[in-house]
Amino acid sequence: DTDAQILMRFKASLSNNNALNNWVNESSLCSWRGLLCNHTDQTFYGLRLHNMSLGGKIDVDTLLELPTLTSFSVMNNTFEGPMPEFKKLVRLRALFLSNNKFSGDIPDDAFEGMTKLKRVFLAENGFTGHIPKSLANLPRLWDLDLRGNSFGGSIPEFQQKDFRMFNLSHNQLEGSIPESLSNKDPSSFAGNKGLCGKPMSPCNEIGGNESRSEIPYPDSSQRKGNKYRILITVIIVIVVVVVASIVALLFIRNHWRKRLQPLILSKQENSKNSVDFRESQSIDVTSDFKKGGDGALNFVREDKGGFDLQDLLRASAVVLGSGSFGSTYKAMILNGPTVVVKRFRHMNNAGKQEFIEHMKRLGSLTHPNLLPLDAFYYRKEDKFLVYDYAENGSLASHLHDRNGSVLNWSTRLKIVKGVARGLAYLYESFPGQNLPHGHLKSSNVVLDHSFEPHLTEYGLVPVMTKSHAQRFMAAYKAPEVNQFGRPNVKSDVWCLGILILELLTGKFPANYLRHGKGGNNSDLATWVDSVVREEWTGEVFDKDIMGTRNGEGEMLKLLRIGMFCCKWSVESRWDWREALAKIEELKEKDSDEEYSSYVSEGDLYSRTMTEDEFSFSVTN
Ligand SMILES: Nc1ncnc2c1ncn2[C@@H]1O[C@H](COP(=O)(O)OP(=O)(O)OP(=O)(O)O)[C@@H](O)[C@H]1O
Repeated sequence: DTDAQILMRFKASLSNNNALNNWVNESSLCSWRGLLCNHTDQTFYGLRLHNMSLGGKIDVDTLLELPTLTSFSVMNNTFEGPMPEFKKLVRLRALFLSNNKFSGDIPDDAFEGMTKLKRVFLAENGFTGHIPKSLANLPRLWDLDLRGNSFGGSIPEFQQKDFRMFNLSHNQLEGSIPESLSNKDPSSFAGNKGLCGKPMSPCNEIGGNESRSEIPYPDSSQRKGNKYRILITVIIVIVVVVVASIVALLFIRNHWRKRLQPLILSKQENSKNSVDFRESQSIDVTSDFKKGGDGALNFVREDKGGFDLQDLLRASAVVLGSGSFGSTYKAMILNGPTVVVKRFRHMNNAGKQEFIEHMKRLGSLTHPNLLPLDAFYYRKEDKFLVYDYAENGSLASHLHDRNGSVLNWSTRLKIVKGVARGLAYLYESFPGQNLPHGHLKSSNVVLDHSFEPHLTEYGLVPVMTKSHAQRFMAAYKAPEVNQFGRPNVKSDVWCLGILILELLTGKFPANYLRHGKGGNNSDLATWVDSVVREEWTGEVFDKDIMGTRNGEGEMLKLLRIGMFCCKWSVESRWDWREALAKIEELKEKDSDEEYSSYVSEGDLYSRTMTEDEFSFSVTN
């Protein structure tokens, strides 16, 4: 047979030999994958079949038929079983079997007669038993790598003195290292617990050369017995450790559970109240209802009531947010309206009957700028108010959330007018009662599909627990209420002024609540005042409306109205009627004369608003 035919037979004995697909008879031998050829005369001399996932049988008898084969390598494959009888290949100079799954003892004479063998690589297999004596007797051995096997017993006396590479590490070798190898690097012997002597640590008296030759390598039945003992010990240890760990874990879990229980509960409670604007979070809004109450959803308007408590309980709901009084949910009633349910935790200023009467009064209000109160649910410890849902959310979210749409000047003017009209209607509906909105702020102005504003959470001061109201309701931020007591319509005017300034500047009022000079609370109005008086740069307006052409004069007028609504002293603060009248006068565009005087000389701010001029317009 030709070399090609012999190699094809060899290939056939291998399993998983797809990597050798280009071994085809017709082609030149030296183009076959894994074949080593002499470049000068194109003669084949070796096989280098690395990393090919090969397995099966290495047919040494077939290889024997290849007279020029001097190098054989199958490193990094999956061959298993005992080492094949390579000693027949007496011409072999290099044998590479590392990183396979070969196992078992290698007979002492396994390398006998291989006088040309220079390089032997058997590393990272599962070989056991003694290092074969015939290996130690190879006259030309130059590279030897037996690392990572389970060779045991003592190291034989190697004939060769000069190795280029020598590694017996990570085996189970024992006894003293032969004198001839004492000049080797210690790493060549590392990982053999039983080895001693140079270059490793010295042997004790029992060790040494003598004892080395006496250390018998246990026969295979003895070794099997040892293996079982070790295996059983390991299993027992693992079982004990696992059981002990489980018991310890259970104990620790119970212990911490008991200690953390109160915290977990309060965390759950808190998370119900935490602000969450993610519309996607689905919640069981009405589980709160299930806890008690008189069982009835009390409708306060005749035009509402197309649903009942059960419908509300079944509605899918999302948390809109959580304010100072409790969470607010949007509930989508199946085949019914979408409503907003707001939970109030601190609404205990009135008895049940008084509360119901007040809700009925509020429910009777009807105005395009008041969000209708549809129903309420009474429970001693907390109350639920049901309002219409406004699809464009709150004014606050548009002014301050990054995702809120930009409101132009004409929309802002429409909102201010709507707010003022809603307030006026509220005051006129309860003549002589001085019932304020009480909680007027941008998050309580909600916008419908056409950005028409609707006031919400109005008229609740009489039923609110006073201490909580004092801390959180917007009306109590007015300086005089902050100092002396109950909110009233004049304190609403203060809130209206702040709302106007917030709308024009885009600044969030709470950021300007700080302790100012003389113990007075500073506020957005003080900031606006200081900007226009001391460091007027034209930047008082929100950047989204600053460039509005043809409306700057009206914007300045509104700024002036805002300032008059925020007069510190109640006497000089405008009354709501005056504020409403001035707001109603505002137009979207400046009148022709005003406009031409602003634009004719260039930049509005540097031209028209010197500090003195502005201060004059504000203070007068
Ligand atoms: N009727 C409504 N329609 C649409 N969105 C609403 C409605 N009522 C409230 N919201 C939204 O729910 C959010 C949370 O309202 P909530 O009243 O709980 O908070 P708040 O107004 O910031 O605080 P507070 O409890 O002091 O009134 C508001 O910012 C608003 O965007």
